Amino acid sequence: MAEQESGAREPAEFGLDDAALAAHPTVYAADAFAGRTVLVSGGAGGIGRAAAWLLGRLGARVVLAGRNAEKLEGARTAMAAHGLYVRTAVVDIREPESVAALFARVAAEAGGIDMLINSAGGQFPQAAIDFSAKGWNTVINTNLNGTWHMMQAAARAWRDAGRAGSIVNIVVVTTHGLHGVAHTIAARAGVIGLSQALAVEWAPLDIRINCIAPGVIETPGWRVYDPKAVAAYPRSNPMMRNGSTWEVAEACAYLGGPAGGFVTGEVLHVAGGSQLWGETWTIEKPDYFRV
Ligand SMILES: CCCCC/C=C/C(=O)SCCNC(=O)CCNC(=O)[C@H](O)C(C)(C)COP(=O)(O)OP(=O)(O)OC[C@H]1O[C@@H](n2cnc3c(N)ncnc32)[C@H](O)[C@@H]1OP(=O)(O)O
Ligand SMILES: NC(=O)C1=CN([C@@H]2O[C@H](COP(=O)(O)OP(=O)(O)OC[C@H]3O[C@@H](n4cnc5c(N)ncnc54)[C@H](OP(=O)(O)O)[C@@H]3O)[C@@H](O)[C@H]2O)C=CC1
Repeated sequence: MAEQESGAREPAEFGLDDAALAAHPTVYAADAFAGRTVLVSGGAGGIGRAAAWLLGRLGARVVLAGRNAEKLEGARTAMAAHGLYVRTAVVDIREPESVAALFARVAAEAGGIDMLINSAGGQFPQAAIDFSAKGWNTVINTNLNGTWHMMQAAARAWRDAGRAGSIVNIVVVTTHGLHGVAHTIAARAGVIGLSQALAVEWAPLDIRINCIAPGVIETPGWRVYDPKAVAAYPRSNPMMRNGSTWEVAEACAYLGGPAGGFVTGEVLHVAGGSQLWGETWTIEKPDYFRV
């Protein structure tokens, strides 16, 4: 990987590219997702894209959703070139009408879905005391409301079709050591609570709901963080390294697929132990905390 003069990596190079995702070894059987259809929001981003590649390679029909049609088409083309079944759909998860249109289209064109991975999301680093009302609302709306719209639309489709389903929500570590993104921690704590409530409420519908809390995972999403903050990420967990999108993708396959059939209402940290030890500063660390 090329380095900038400062030692920080070029943002465009964060994470595994399509060639790596096409070839990465997997622990799963080649047909582990045969006959299943999976919708991945944020499917052209870092984690969503890796999950889409993995599940596609394991035999799933994959639908990638996001706001940017060009990014989606780039991901689709790369996966289709490897013989994977991939469709794309533009959606803004913050808009219930947009989400409803997405699910109507997926029902018509792909015959509905079996699994939903909510990987669309994000935030900007800022001291909470400086949050504007609009900035706060944007992050809450994207990560809490948007995820809810997707979950409710999926559940309604499964209920109406009498079909079982499984949801994996990608959140963040909410309980320890992540600083400068209080808005997203609030939103994701909401998603975790929501997921636990719905794991019970929607169990009679045969719907399982779990969350994955990634730690520092190299993706293009890191472009919004200061290179100095990014350079410190490997020291933010006891394993002293960044994680890869593939490691989150394999966790998605476990929790959302047949291997996780008796798991619901769970939060799986794929974070190198950062939920227990270490600190991740996305803004400058205040002198107060320097020893
Ligand atoms: C590795 C550990 C670190 C932390 C753990 C999490 C890591 C990750 O999640 S990385 C991968 C996730 N990907 C991203 O975060 C993508 C980048 N983020 C965004 O695209 C935005 O932050 C977004 C999620 C808020 C979505 O933005 P969008 O809908 O496009 O909204 P705008 O950019 O128009 O912004 C709306 C509003 O929000 C405030 N705001 C946005 N950026 C900043 C900023 N850098 N500083 C302060 N405030 C910001 C602001 O109020 C914006 O309105 P305007 O001022 O009118 O533009
Ligand atoms: N990378 C990391 O270190 C960590 C990531 N996470 C979380 O994991 C998830 C995936 O992150 P990652 O892959 O790294 O980030 P990326 O920025 O690479 O991907 C996120 C994707 O979400 C999509 N998205 C954002 N807002 C919307 C919206 N309103 N409607 C539809 N799609 C939207 C974007 O697609 P488009 O631009 O096309 O809209 C983008 O491709 C996020 O929730 C992130 O916060 C959590 C902890 C750590």
